[in-house]
Amino acid sequence: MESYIVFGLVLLVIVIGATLALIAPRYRKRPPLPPTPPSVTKEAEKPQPPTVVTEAPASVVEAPPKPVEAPAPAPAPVVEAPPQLETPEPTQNRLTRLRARLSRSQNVLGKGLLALLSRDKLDDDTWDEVEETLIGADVGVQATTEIVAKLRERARIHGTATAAELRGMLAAELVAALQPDLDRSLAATPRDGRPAVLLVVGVNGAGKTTTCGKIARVLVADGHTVVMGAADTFRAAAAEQLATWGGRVGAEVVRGPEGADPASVAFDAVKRGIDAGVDTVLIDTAGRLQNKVGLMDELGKVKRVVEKHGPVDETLLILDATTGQNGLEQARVFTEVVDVTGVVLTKLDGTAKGGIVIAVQRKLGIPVKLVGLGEGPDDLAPFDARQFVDALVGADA
Ligand SMILES: Nc1nc2c(ncn2[C@@H]2O[C@H](COP(=O)(O)OP(=O)(O)OP(=O)(O)O)[C@@H](O)[C@H]2O)c(=O)[nH]1
Repeated sequence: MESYIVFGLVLLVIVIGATLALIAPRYRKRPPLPPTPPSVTKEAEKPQPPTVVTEAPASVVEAPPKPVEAPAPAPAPVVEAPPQLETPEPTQNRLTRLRARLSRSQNVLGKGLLALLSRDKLDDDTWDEVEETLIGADVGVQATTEIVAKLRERARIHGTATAAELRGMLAAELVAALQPDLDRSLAATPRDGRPAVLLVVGVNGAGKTTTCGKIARVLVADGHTVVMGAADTFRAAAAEQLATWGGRVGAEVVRGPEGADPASVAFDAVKRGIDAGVDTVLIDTAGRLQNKVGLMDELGKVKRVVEKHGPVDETLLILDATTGQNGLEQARVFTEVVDVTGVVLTKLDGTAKGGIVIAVQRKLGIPVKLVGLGEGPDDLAPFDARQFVDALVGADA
Protein backbone atom coordinates (compact mmCIF):
# COMPACT_ATOMS: atom_id res chain seq x y z
CA MET A 1 0.00 0.00 0.00
CA GLU A 2 2.76 2.27 0.94
CA SER A 3 4.51 1.64 -2.39
CA TYR A 4 1.32 2.68 -4.20
CA ILE A 5 1.28 5.99 -2.30
CA VAL A 6 4.95 6.66 -3.10
CA PHE A 7 4.39 5.78 -6.74
CA GLY A 8 1.38 8.10 -6.88
CA LEU A 9 3.38 11.01 -5.36
CA VAL A 10 6.25 10.47 -7.78
CA LEU A 11 3.84 10.46 -10.66
CA LEU A 12 2.19 13.67 -9.41
CA VAL A 13 5.55 15.38 -9.13
CA ILE A 14 6.43 14.33 -12.68
CA VAL A 15 3.07 15.57 -14.05
CA ILE A 16 3.43 18.94 -12.21
CA GLY A 17 7.02 19.27 -13.39
CA ALA A 18 6.07 18.57 -16.99
CA THR A 19 3.24 21.04 -16.82
CA LEU A 20 5.49 23.75 -15.42
CA ALA A 21 8.10 23.05 -18.06
CA LEU A 22 5.52 23.62 -20.76
CA ILE A 23 4.04 26.93 -19.48
CA ALA A 24 7.05 28.58 -17.79
CA PRO A 25 8.61 30.15 -21.00
CA ARG A 26 5.48 32.24 -21.57
CA TYR A 27 5.97 34.08 -18.28
CA ARG A 28 9.74 34.34 -18.44
CA LYS A 29 10.90 38.01 -18.20
CA ARG A 30 11.81 39.58 -21.61
CA PRO A 31 15.29 40.97 -21.95
CA PRO A 32 15.28 44.80 -21.98
CA LEU A 33 15.08 46.51 -25.35
CA PRO A 34 18.25 48.17 -26.53
CA PRO A 35 18.13 51.87 -25.69
CA THR A 36 16.66 54.08 -28.35
CA PRO A 37 19.34 56.26 -29.93
CA PRO A 38 19.21 59.68 -28.23
CA SER A 39 18.70 61.66 -31.39
CA VAL A 40 15.65 59.74 -32.23
CA THR A 41 14.33 60.30 -28.73
CA LYS A 42 14.98 64.04 -28.92
CA GLU A 43 13.43 64.30 -32.32
CA ALA A 44 10.41 62.56 -30.98
CA GLU A 45 10.29 64.92 -28.00
CA LYS A 46 10.38 68.00 -30.18
CA PRO A 47 7.00 69.61 -30.65
CA GLN A 48 6.27 68.99 -34.19
CA PRO A 49 4.57 71.57 -36.28
CA PRO A 50 1.09 70.61 -37.05
CA THR A 51 1.75 69.97 -40.65
CA VAL A 52 4.51 67.49 -39.80
CA VAL A 53 2.40 65.73 -37.28
CA THR A 54 -0.57 65.31 -39.44
CA GLU A 55 1.06 65.20 -42.81
CA ALA A 56 4.02 63.53 -44.31
CA PRO A 57 7.45 64.99 -43.36
CA ALA A 58 7.96 68.57 -44.42
CA SER A 59 10.68 67.73 -46.87
CA VAL A 60 8.33 65.71 -48.89
CA VAL A 61 5.35 67.97 -48.58
CA GLU A 62 4.96 69.64 -51.83
CA ALA A 63 3.38 72.98 -51.91
CA PRO A 64 0.38 73.04 -54.08
CA PRO A 65 1.56 74.15 -57.44
CA LYS A 66 1.36 77.90 -57.74
CA PRO A 67 -0.67 79.24 -60.53
CA VAL A 68 1.75 80.14 -63.27
CA GLU A 69 2.14 83.89 -63.13
CA ALA A 70 2.48 85.89 -66.26
CA PRO A 71 5.87 87.66 -66.24
CA ALA A 72 5.61 91.27 -65.03
CA PRO A 73 5.79 93.65 -67.94
CA ALA A 74 9.31 95.13 -68.22
CA PRO A 75 9.41 98.78 -67.10
CA ALA A 76 9.33 101.12 -70.01
CA PRO A 77 12.84 102.37 -70.68
CA VAL A 78 13.38 105.84 -69.23
CA VAL A 79 14.32 107.94 -72.16
CA GLU A 80 15.85 111.11 -70.84
CA ALA A 81 15.26 114.01 -73.08
CA PRO A 82 18.50 115.83 -73.79
CA PRO A 83 18.68 118.85 -71.48
CA GLN A 84 16.90 121.76 -73.00
CA LEU A 85 19.61 124.33 -73.46
CA GLU A 86 18.69 127.91 -72.86
CA THR A 87 19.61 130.73 -75.14
CA PRO A 88 20.93 133.54 -72.98
CA GLU A 89 19.80 137.03 -73.78
CA PRO A 90 22.20 138.96 -76.05
CA THR A 91 24.40 141.20 -73.95
CA GLN A 92 24.19 144.35 -75.96
CA ASN A 93 21.04 145.95 -74.60
CA ARG A 94 20.93 144.39 -71.18
CA LEU A 95 21.84 147.59 -69.35
CA THR A 96 19.01 149.40 -71.10
CA ARG A 97 16.57 146.65 -70.17
CA LEU A 98 17.77 146.70 -66.57
CA ARG A 99 17.87 150.48 -66.14
CA ALA A 100 14.75 150.45 -63.97
CA ARG A 101 16.64 148.21 -61.52
CA LEU A 102 18.76 151.22 -60.69
CA SER A 103 15.70 152.95 -59.26
CA ARG A 104 17.21 153.37 -55.79
CA SER A 105 20.28 155.05 -57.16
CA GLN A 106 18.13 156.93 -59.63
CA ASN A 107 16.21 158.45 -56.72
CA VAL A 108 19.34 159.69 -55.00
CA LEU A 109 21.79 160.43 -57.78
CA GLY A 110 19.27 161.25 -60.45
CA LYS A 111 16.14 162.77 -58.96
CA GLY A 112 17.87 164.08 -55.82
CA LEU A 113 20.64 165.88 -57.65
CA LEU A 114 18.36 167.21 -60.34
CA ALA A 115 16.00 168.65 -57.73
CA LEU A 116 18.94 170.50 -56.17
CA LEU A 117 20.24 171.76 -59.50
CA SER A 118 16.75 172.95 -60.49
CA ARG A 119 16.64 175.45 -57.66
CA ASP A 120 16.33 179.06 -58.67
CA LYS A 121 19.61 179.96 -57.08
CA LEU A 122 22.65 177.71 -57.11
CA ASP A 123 24.37 179.11 -54.01
CA ASP A 124 27.12 177.63 -51.84
CA ASP A 125 24.62 175.81 -49.67
CA THR A 126 23.11 174.14 -52.70
CA TRP A 127 26.53 173.05 -53.93
CA ASP A 128 27.29 171.70 -50.44
CA GLU A 129 24.12 169.66 -50.64
CA VAL A 130 25.13 168.39 -54.06
CA GLU A 131 28.43 167.29 -52.53
CA GLU A 132 26.74 165.57 -49.61
CA THR A 133 24.43 163.73 -51.96
CA LEU A 134 27.30 162.41 -54.06
CA ILE A 135 29.31 161.34 -51.01
CA GLY A 136 26.19 159.69 -49.57
CA ALA A 137 25.89 157.71 -52.80
CA ASP A 138 29.40 156.29 -52.26
CA VAL A 139 31.03 158.29 -55.05
CA GLY A 140 33.92 158.99 -52.68
CA VAL A 141 35.22 162.29 -51.34
CA GLN A 142 37.94 162.94 -53.85
CA ALA A 143 35.83 162.15 -56.90
CA THR A 144 32.95 164.19 -55.46
CA THR A 145 35.13 167.25 -54.92
CA GLU A 146 36.33 167.06 -58.51
CA ILE A 147 32.88 166.48 -59.99
CA VAL A 148 31.32 169.39 -58.08
CA ALA A 149 34.18 171.77 -58.89
CA LYS A 150 33.84 171.04 -62.62
CA LEU A 151 30.06 171.27 -62.53
CA ARG A 152 30.17 174.62 -60.75
CA GLU A 153 32.61 175.89 -63.33
CA ARG A 154 30.43 174.77 -66.23
CA ALA A 155 27.36 176.33 -64.65
CA ARG A 156 29.24 179.58 -64.00
CA ILE A 157 30.47 179.78 -67.60
CA HIS A 158 27.05 178.93 -68.95
CA GLY A 159 25.31 181.55 -66.84
CA THR A 160 21.67 180.85 -66.24
CA ALA A 161 20.91 177.31 -67.29
CA THR A 162 17.66 175.44 -67.63
CA ALA A 163 17.05 172.25 -65.68
CA ALA A 164 17.58 170.23 -68.85
CA GLU A 165 20.91 171.95 -69.46
CA LEU A 166 22.03 171.33 -65.90
CA ARG A 167 21.02 167.70 -66.26
CA GLY A 168 23.21 167.48 -69.34
CA MET A 169 26.15 169.04 -67.49
CA LEU A 170 25.75 166.69 -64.55
CA ALA A 171 25.56 163.70 -66.86
CA ALA A 172 28.71 164.78 -68.70
CA GLU A 173 30.64 165.10 -65.42
CA LEU A 174 29.48 161.71 -64.16
CA VAL A 175 30.43 160.06 -67.45
CA ALA A 176 33.84 161.71 -67.34
CA ALA A 177 34.35 160.48 -63.76
CA LEU A 178 33.61 156.94 -64.99
CA GLN A 179 36.44 157.08 -67.52
CA PRO A 180 34.33 155.99 -70.50
CA ASP A 181 37.31 155.09 -72.65
CA LEU A 182 38.60 152.31 -70.43
CA ASP A 183 38.71 148.92 -72.14
CA ARG A 184 35.91 146.93 -70.53
CA SER A 185 35.91 143.97 -72.87
CA LEU A 186 36.51 140.54 -71.36
CA ALA A 187 39.70 138.81 -72.44
CA ALA A 188 37.79 135.68 -73.35
CA THR A 189 39.06 134.86 -76.82
CA PRO A 190 41.49 131.93 -77.35
CA ARG A 191 45.14 132.77 -77.86
CA ASP A 192 47.82 130.64 -79.49
CA GLY A 193 45.39 127.78 -79.89
CA ARG A 194 44.47 127.54 -76.22
CA PRO A 195 41.41 128.81 -74.39
CA ALA A 196 41.40 132.13 -72.60
CA VAL A 197 41.51 131.57 -68.83
CA LEU A 198 39.40 133.74 -66.52
CA LEU A 199 39.82 133.56 -62.76
CA VAL A 200 36.86 134.73 -60.70
CA VAL A 201 37.79 135.93 -57.20
CA GLY A 202 35.99 137.64 -54.34
CA VAL A 203 34.72 137.09 -50.82
CA ASN A 204 31.92 134.60 -50.34
CA GLY A 205 28.50 136.13 -50.28
CA ALA A 206 29.45 138.75 -52.85
CA GLY A 207 27.57 136.69 -55.40
CA LYS A 208 30.68 135.04 -56.78
CA THR A 209 29.32 131.63 -57.77
CA THR A 210 26.08 133.09 -59.09
CA THR A 211 28.02 135.65 -61.06
CA CYS A 212 30.32 132.97 -62.44
CA GLY A 213 27.23 131.24 -63.81
CA LYS A 214 25.95 134.51 -65.22
CA ILE A 215 29.31 135.27 -66.84
CA ALA A 216 29.19 131.86 -68.52
CA ARG A 217 25.86 132.94 -70.00
CA VAL A 218 27.33 136.27 -71.11
CA LEU A 219 30.15 134.41 -72.85
CA VAL A 220 27.78 131.90 -74.45
CA ALA A 221 25.53 134.75 -75.58
CA ASP A 222 28.58 136.33 -77.21
CA GLY A 223 29.28 133.09 -79.09
CA HIS A 224 31.96 131.50 -76.91
CA THR A 225 32.20 127.90 -75.85
CA VAL A 226 32.94 127.58 -72.14
CA VAL A 227 34.29 125.13 -69.55
CA MET A 228 33.94 126.08 -65.89
CA GLY A 229 36.13 124.96 -63.02
CA ALA A 230 34.51 124.68 -59.57
CA ALA A 231 37.63 125.50 -57.57
CA ASP A 232 35.57 126.72 -54.61
CA THR A 233 35.90 123.31 -53.00
CA PHE A 234 35.02 124.37 -49.45
CA ARG A 235 31.33 124.18 -50.07
CA ALA A 236 29.91 121.23 -52.02
CA ALA A 237 26.85 123.32 -52.83
CA ALA A 238 29.00 125.82 -54.73
CA ALA A 239 30.07 123.14 -57.23
CA GLU A 240 26.48 121.92 -57.44
CA GLN A 241 25.28 125.47 -58.07
CA LEU A 242 27.87 125.96 -60.80
CA ALA A 243 26.96 122.63 -62.44
CA THR A 244 23.35 123.77 -62.63
CA TRP A 245 24.33 127.07 -64.23
CA GLY A 246 26.62 125.30 -66.69
CA GLY A 247 24.04 122.65 -67.57
CA ARG A 248 21.56 125.32 -68.63
CA VAL A 249 23.82 126.67 -71.36
CA GLY A 250 25.84 123.57 -72.22
CA ALA A 251 29.00 124.64 -70.40
CA GLU A 252 30.84 121.66 -68.94
CA VAL A 253 31.83 122.00 -65.26
CA VAL A 254 34.98 120.37 -63.88
CA ARG A 255 34.74 119.69 -60.17
CA GLY A 256 36.62 117.80 -57.49
CA PRO A 257 35.50 116.15 -54.27
CA GLU A 258 34.52 118.43 -51.39
CA GLY A 259 37.69 119.79 -49.79
CA ALA A 260 39.85 118.95 -52.80
CA ASP A 261 42.84 121.13 -53.58
CA PRO A 262 41.38 124.15 -55.46
CA ALA A 263 44.56 124.48 -57.49
CA SER A 264 44.27 120.95 -58.80
CA VAL A 265 40.61 121.45 -59.78
CA ALA A 266 41.59 124.68 -61.57
CA PHE A 267 44.44 122.88 -63.34
CA ASP A 268 42.12 120.06 -64.45
CA ALA A 269 39.54 122.57 -65.68
CA VAL A 270 42.06 124.32 -67.91
CA LYS A 271 43.34 120.96 -69.16
CA ARG A 272 39.78 119.92 -69.97
CA GLY A 273 39.23 123.24 -71.75
CA ILE A 274 42.35 122.71 -73.85
CA ASP A 275 41.42 119.10 -74.69
CA ALA A 276 37.85 120.07 -75.55
CA GLY A 277 39.05 123.03 -77.62
CA VAL A 278 36.71 125.56 -76.02
CA ASP A 279 37.18 129.32 -76.20
CA THR A 280 37.13 130.17 -72.51
CA VAL A 281 37.79 128.49 -69.17
CA LEU A 282 36.10 130.20 -66.25
CA ILE A 283 37.34 129.32 -62.78
CA ASP A 284 35.32 129.98 -59.62
CA THR A 285 37.65 130.24 -56.61
CA ALA A 286 37.01 130.14 -52.87
CA GLY A 287 36.75 133.41 -50.99
CA ARG A 288 36.03 132.43 -47.44
CA LEU A 289 39.56 132.82 -46.20
CA GLN A 290 39.74 134.66 -42.95
CA ASN A 291 43.14 136.21 -43.30
CA LYS A 292 45.22 137.73 -45.98
CA VAL A 293 48.06 135.23 -45.69
CA GLY A 294 45.73 132.28 -46.31
CA LEU A 295 44.16 134.12 -49.21
CA MET A 296 47.53 134.92 -50.72
CA ASP A 297 48.67 131.33 -50.37
CA GLU A 298 45.60 129.84 -51.94
CA LEU A 299 44.94 132.27 -54.76
CA GLY A 300 48.64 132.50 -55.51
CA LYS A 301 48.82 128.71 -55.75
CA VAL A 302 45.74 128.49 -57.98
CA LYS A 303 47.27 131.05 -60.31
CA ARG A 304 50.71 129.42 -60.35
CA VAL A 305 49.31 125.99 -61.04
CA VAL A 306 46.94 127.21 -63.75
CA GLU A 307 49.81 129.06 -65.39
CA LYS A 308 51.57 125.77 -66.04
CA HIS A 309 49.19 125.68 -69.00
CA GLY A 310 49.83 129.32 -69.94
CA PRO A 311 49.07 132.81 -68.59
CA VAL A 312 45.78 133.75 -66.94
CA ASP A 313 44.07 136.17 -69.32
CA GLU A 314 41.67 137.86 -66.94
CA THR A 315 41.13 138.00 -63.19
CA LEU A 316 37.70 139.32 -62.32
CA LEU A 317 37.00 140.59 -58.82
CA ILE A 318 33.39 140.21 -57.69
CA LEU A 319 32.31 143.00 -55.34
CA ASP A 320 28.99 143.44 -53.59
CA ALA A 321 27.90 147.03 -54.28
CA THR A 322 25.85 147.12 -51.09
CA THR A 323 28.95 146.78 -48.90
CA GLY A 324 30.14 150.25 -49.87
CA GLN A 325 33.47 151.28 -48.39
CA ASN A 326 34.02 147.82 -46.81
CA GLY A 327 33.89 146.39 -50.28
CA LEU A 328 36.62 148.77 -51.33
CA GLU A 329 38.86 147.56 -48.52
CA GLN A 330 38.26 143.92 -49.54
CA ALA A 331 39.04 144.85 -53.09
CA ARG A 332 42.35 146.36 -52.06
CA VAL A 333 43.38 143.10 -50.37
CA PHE A 334 42.59 141.10 -53.48
CA THR A 335 44.49 143.45 -55.74
CA GLU A 336 47.55 142.91 -53.56
CA VAL A 337 47.23 139.17 -53.94
CA VAL A 338 46.34 138.74 -57.59
CA ASP A 339 46.56 140.95 -60.62
CA VAL A 340 42.90 141.97 -60.87
CA THR A 341 42.08 143.08 -64.40
CA GLY A 342 38.38 143.81 -64.06
CA VAL A 343 35.65 144.34 -61.47
CA VAL A 344 32.12 142.95 -61.45
CA LEU A 345 29.85 144.96 -59.17
CA THR A 346 26.92 142.86 -58.03
CA LYS A 347 23.62 143.81 -56.37
CA LEU A 348 23.54 147.33 -57.79
CA ASP A 349 19.78 146.84 -57.85
CA GLY A 350 19.78 146.64 -54.05
CA THR A 351 21.50 149.90 -53.25
CA ALA A 352 20.96 153.63 -53.50
CA LYS A 353 24.72 153.98 -53.69
CA GLY A 354 25.37 153.44 -57.36
CA GLY A 355 28.19 155.94 -57.05
CA ILE A 356 30.33 153.05 -55.83
CA VAL A 357 31.12 152.36 -59.49
CA ILE A 358 33.03 155.65 -59.65
CA ALA A 359 34.78 155.05 -56.33
CA VAL A 360 35.87 151.50 -57.22
CA GLN A 361 37.43 152.55 -60.47
CA ARG A 362 39.19 155.52 -58.97
CA LYS A 363 40.49 153.72 -55.90
CA LEU A 364 41.61 150.60 -57.69
CA GLY A 365 42.40 151.98 -61.11
CA ILE A 366 40.62 148.92 -62.52
CA PRO A 367 37.65 149.10 -64.88
CA VAL A 368 34.22 147.90 -63.83
CA LYS A 369 33.45 145.45 -66.63
CA LEU A 370 30.08 144.03 -65.64
CA VAL A 371 27.30 144.97 -63.25
CA GLY A 372 24.79 142.69 -61.51
CA LEU A 373 21.27 144.08 -61.44
CA GLY A 374 19.15 141.24 -60.12
CA GLU A 375 18.88 137.55 -59.40
CA GLY A 376 17.68 136.52 -62.84
CA PRO A 377 20.12 134.51 -64.97
CA ASP A 378 20.59 137.31 -67.46
CA ASP A 379 20.59 140.16 -64.95
CA LEU A 380 24.29 140.79 -65.49
CA ALA A 381 25.15 143.50 -67.98
CA PRO A 382 28.36 144.68 -69.59
CA PHE A 383 29.09 148.04 -68.02
CA ASP A 384 28.91 151.11 -70.20
CA ALA A 385 29.51 154.52 -68.62
CA ARG A 386 27.17 156.48 -70.87
CA GLN A 387 24.30 154.00 -70.64
CA PHE A 388 24.77 153.81 -66.89
CA VAL A 389 24.68 157.57 -66.38
CA ASP A 390 21.78 157.85 -68.78
CA ALA A 391 19.92 155.31 -66.64
CA LEU A 392 20.66 157.37 -63.53
CA VAL A 393 19.94 160.90 -64.72
CA GLY A 394 18.34 160.37 -68.13
CA ALA A 395 15.25 162.27 -69.21
CA ASP A 396 12.91 159.71 -67.68
CA ALA A 397 15.01 159.11 -64.61
N1 LIG B 1 19.68 141.29 -56.03
C1 LIG B 1 20.79 140.70 -56.49
N2 LIG B 1 21.21 139.56 -55.91
C2 LIG B 1 22.34 138.99 -56.38
C3 LIG B 1 23.09 139.53 -57.44
N3 LIG B 1 24.16 138.74 -57.64
C4 LIG B 1 24.08 137.72 -56.77
N4 LIG B 1 22.98 137.86 -55.99
C5 LIG B 1 22.52 137.00 -54.92
O1 LIG B 1 23.48 136.95 -53.90
C6 LIG B 1 23.36 135.74 -53.18
C7 LIG B 1 24.73 135.15 -52.92
O2 LIG B 1 25.23 134.67 -54.15
P1 LIG B 1 26.29 133.47 -54.23
O3 LIG B 1 26.66 133.38 -55.66
O4 LIG B 1 25.80 132.26 -53.57
O5 LIG B 1 27.47 134.07 -53.38
P2 LIG B 1 28.96 133.58 -53.35
O6 LIG B 1 29.78 134.78 -53.26
O7 LIG B 1 29.29 132.64 -54.45
O8 LIG B 1 28.97 132.82 -52.00
P3 LIG B 1 29.75 131.47 -51.75
O9 LIG B 1 29.40 130.51 -52.84
O10 LIG B 1 29.21 131.09 -50.41
O11 LIG B 1 31.18 131.85 -51.79
C8 LIG B 1 22.45 134.86 -54.01
O12 LIG B 1 21.17 134.85 -53.43
C9 LIG B 1 22.39 135.57 -55.36
O13 LIG B 1 21.19 135.35 -56.05
C10 LIG B 1 22.62 140.77 -58.02
O14 LIG B 1 23.22 141.36 -58.91
N5 LIG B 1 21.47 141.29 -57.50
